[in-house]
Amino acid sequence: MTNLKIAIQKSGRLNEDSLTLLKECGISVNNGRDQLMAQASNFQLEVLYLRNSDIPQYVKDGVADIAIIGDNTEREKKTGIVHVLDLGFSRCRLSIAVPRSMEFTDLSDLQGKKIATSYPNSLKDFLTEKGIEAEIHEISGSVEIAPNIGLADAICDLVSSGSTLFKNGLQEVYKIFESEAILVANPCLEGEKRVLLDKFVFRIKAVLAAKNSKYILLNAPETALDRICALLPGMKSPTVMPLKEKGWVSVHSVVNENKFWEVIGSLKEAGAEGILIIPIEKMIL
Ligand SMILES: Nc1ncnc2c1ncn2[C@@H]1O[C@H](COP(=O)(O)OP(=O)(O)OP(=O)(O)O)[C@@H](O)[C@H]1O
Ligand SMILES: O=P(O)(O)OC[C@H]1O[C@H](OP(=O)(O)OP(=O)(O)O)[C@H](O)[C@@H]1O
Ligand SMILES: [Mg+2]
Repeated sequence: MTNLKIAIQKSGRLNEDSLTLLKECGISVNNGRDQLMAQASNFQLEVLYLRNSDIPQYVKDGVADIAIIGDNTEREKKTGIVHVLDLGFSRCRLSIAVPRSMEFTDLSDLQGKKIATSYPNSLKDFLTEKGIEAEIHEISGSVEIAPNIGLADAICDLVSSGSTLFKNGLQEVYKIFESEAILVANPCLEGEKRVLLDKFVFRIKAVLAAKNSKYILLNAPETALDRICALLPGMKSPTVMPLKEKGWVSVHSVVNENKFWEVIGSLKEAGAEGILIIPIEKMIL
């Protein structure tokens, strides 16, 4: 039996959300803590638990067929594997930060400075693009401590809440790029593996679409129906059902999570009552 081999981070920031995504796709994997490999019981998928930074090369070499990694990792490694899908979690950015005590006006202040980072290639590309000559000091972790111990004048590292920068007396001065978890694949997948990848991607898309949407139910007087339907585009058009009380209907539709509060206000103004918002588990478009 052909198996699609997926690499996910063994432990760290991507591990839990990656396993949750498999679960939401209806794929059961036994995640024994010290297991480095696991077979899904209900999908032709084998999971390899690896170090995040090693994963792009494994996918390139075909040791794994696909993987979940941070976009920043592939941008740094530049292995040329295929970016299949954005997954919407582990959102962060690669930024330049300097001590709060340093007066920073623009990027030219980095000229001739020493910058510590775990992302030397991304930083080098950025500095070249901006025409800045600075010394890159590569370290593999705890980058934010570098200016405090006299190792560097500035840093280039991942930021999400900004609390690590804050705790280390640093200020973010420039965002180089944004990143999130992505699904990547070996560029040469074919035959049954290709079919399995398509099946897997179909499921992920259904999970992601559902996350961005809510099912909405409301009651409204028939006279307000046109106004309300105009506010609720739905997947095709809203479902309208009569209530027992004459002159009233129940309207069902799907709303985008981001538009949600904005639409709710307009619906109430239009005469909607008893509005219910329900999570959607899967959504096939
Ligand atoms: N603060 C953060 N917020 C959101 N996502 C993050 C954050 N820090 C890292 N990430 C994302 O999670 C990925 C894995 O980060 P993590 O720190 O767990 O692993 P690592 O130390 O880079 O890797 P390894 O598994 O090789 O030890 C990063 O490449 C990035 O995409
Ligand atoms: O802006 P924040 O929310 O504070 O997140 C940023 C921190 O998160 C990452 O490190 P992580 O916690 O993954 O530790 P690591 O250095 O051991 O990988 C990153 O390297 C920063 O240090
Ligand atoms: Mg980290």
